[in-house]
Amino acid sequence: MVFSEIPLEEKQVALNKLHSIKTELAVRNWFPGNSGNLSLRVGGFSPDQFHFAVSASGTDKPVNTSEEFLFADTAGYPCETTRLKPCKETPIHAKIYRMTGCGAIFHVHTVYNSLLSEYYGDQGYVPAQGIEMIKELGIWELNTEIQIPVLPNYADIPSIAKLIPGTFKPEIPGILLRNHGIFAWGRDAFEAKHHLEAFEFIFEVVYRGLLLPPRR
Ligand SMILES: CSCCC(=O)C(=O)COP(=O)(O)O
Ligand SMILES: [Zn+2]
Repeated sequence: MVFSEIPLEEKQVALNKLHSIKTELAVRNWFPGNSGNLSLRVGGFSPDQFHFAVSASGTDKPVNTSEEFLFADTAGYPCETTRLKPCKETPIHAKIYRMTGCGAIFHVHTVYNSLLSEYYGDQGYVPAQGIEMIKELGIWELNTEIQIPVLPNYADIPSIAKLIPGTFKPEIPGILLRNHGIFAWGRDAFEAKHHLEAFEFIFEVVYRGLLLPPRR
C-alpha cells in the first residue's frame, strides 16, 4: 500500500494514540532529558513496504505540541512534507518492523534498563528467571530463563540496526542498547505498552535481586 492510499482517519487515530501513550509514559518519568521515542505502524504490511508514525526528534515529551509526530517509510525517511525530523533511532524502529511485522514500538531510557544493560553488556543479554511477570511477555514455561538481547550503543544508529537480525529472539519482544535504553514492541500499541511495562518490572526485580544478601 502506498502512503497516500492509507485513509486519513487511520493516520489521525494513530497520532492520537501515540499522543496519549506519550502523555501516560511521561507521567512515569520514562522520557528524562528528551530521551525516548514512540512509533505506530499504519496501513498494510509487507517487509518491503510499510509506514509508521514516529516521534519527531528532540521533542520535550511531557510538553504537548502540535508537532510531535510525523510519518516515515520502510527506510525511515519522512513520507510527507514536514520540517520535523524523525527520531534519531528511526532506523532501529524500521528494522524491527521489517523483521517482526509488529504494530508498535516504544523506546525508553530508565535507570534500571541502563544499569542492567551495562552490567550484562559483555555477555550480550540480560538473564531473568522465575519472575511471574515473564508470562506477560507471552512466555508461560515455568521457571524458564529468558535472555533479553543487549546490543552495543554505537553512535552510528544504522550500524546498530544492522546487528538486530543476529541477536533477535522471536519470543522476546524487546532489545536493549547497552547503557542506553530498551525498544519494546507488540502487535499494537496496547501490547507494546504492556510488554514495555513487563520488561521494566523485570529489570527492577533483577536489579534489586542482585543487591539482596545471600540467604543464610
Ligand atoms: C539522551 S537522548 C539521546 C538520543 C536518544 O537516545 C533518544 O532516545 C531520543 O532521541 P530523539 O531523536 O527521539 O530525540
Ligand atoms: Zn534513546
